[in-house]
Amino acid sequence: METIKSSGEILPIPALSAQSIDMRYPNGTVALDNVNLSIQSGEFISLLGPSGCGKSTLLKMFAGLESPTKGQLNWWGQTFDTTGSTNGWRISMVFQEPTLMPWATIEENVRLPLDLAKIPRLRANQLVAEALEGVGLSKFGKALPRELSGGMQMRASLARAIVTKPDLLLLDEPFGALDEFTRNRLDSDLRELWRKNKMTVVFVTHSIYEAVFISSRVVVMQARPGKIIANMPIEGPIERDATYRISDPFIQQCKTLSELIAYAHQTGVV
Ligand SMILES: Nc1ncnc2c1ncn2[C@@H]1O[C@H](COP(=O)(O)OP(=O)(O)OP(=O)(O)O)[C@@H](O)[C@H]1O
Repeated sequence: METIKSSGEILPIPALSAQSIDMRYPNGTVALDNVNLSIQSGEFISLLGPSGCGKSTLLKMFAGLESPTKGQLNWWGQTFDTTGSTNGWRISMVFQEPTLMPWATIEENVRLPLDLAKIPRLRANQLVAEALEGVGLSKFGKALPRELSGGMQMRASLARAIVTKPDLLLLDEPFGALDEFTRNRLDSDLRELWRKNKMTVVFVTHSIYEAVFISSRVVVMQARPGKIIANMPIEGPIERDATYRISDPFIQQCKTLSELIAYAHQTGVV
């Protein structure tokens, strides 16, 4: 999808665009102040910043769960329709907790969004099998959530999010509660899923290392009021493995982001 400017230049319509967004909660907290952000289809964006800078608020707006008090949000150039439904695009969200139904098997958990959408059982089962394979859980479809480790439960939660083949995948610190080794594995696997499925991803994190490893661009935010202070495209190979984590570009970009985060801490009261 594209738009033609008066200059004749052809620009792709962004997957997401936030124009002059303010968010003031009823208690008076200004969570976001004049946020402008444009995300192209196929980008992997991380929102990085200190606690309280409005990352989750912005993510919830991208999911259509919150509305700004001022400004305009568009998904592929459109707004949600008057019934609050999307205009055909699919959005999935993953939270910090896996939020699986404890009484249902992993397969049943992953199939839930398809059952809600009344997808015929045969097709749904194919999609569930594909999603479980994508996250490396093919052998665990019949298990109950409590039989899996925290990392595997998060994989199941990811499978449930990708089973609908979303255009936009939103993740709010999904791996924050996991140990570092598991987190690194999941970062690699999520990046692979993004690369293969050609989704647009917005990922909230507190971790500079995670943001540089996983993203194509990092958006740095500052708190009180929450605003964007930097946009940093990430340099690195499209396929990233452990060698990228010890490469010079990785280390340099972590250093630059550390300086920006130190600045965000100095200027925002957190
Ligand atoms: N429902 C709400 N009502 C009032 N204030 C809220 C609400 N939700 C968030 N806030 C406030 O808005 C600001 C931004 O919160 P938000 O959760 O978006 O930040 P965050 O960057 O995601 O923080 P964290 O990294 O700690 O999760 C904070 O000051 C928070 O206390």
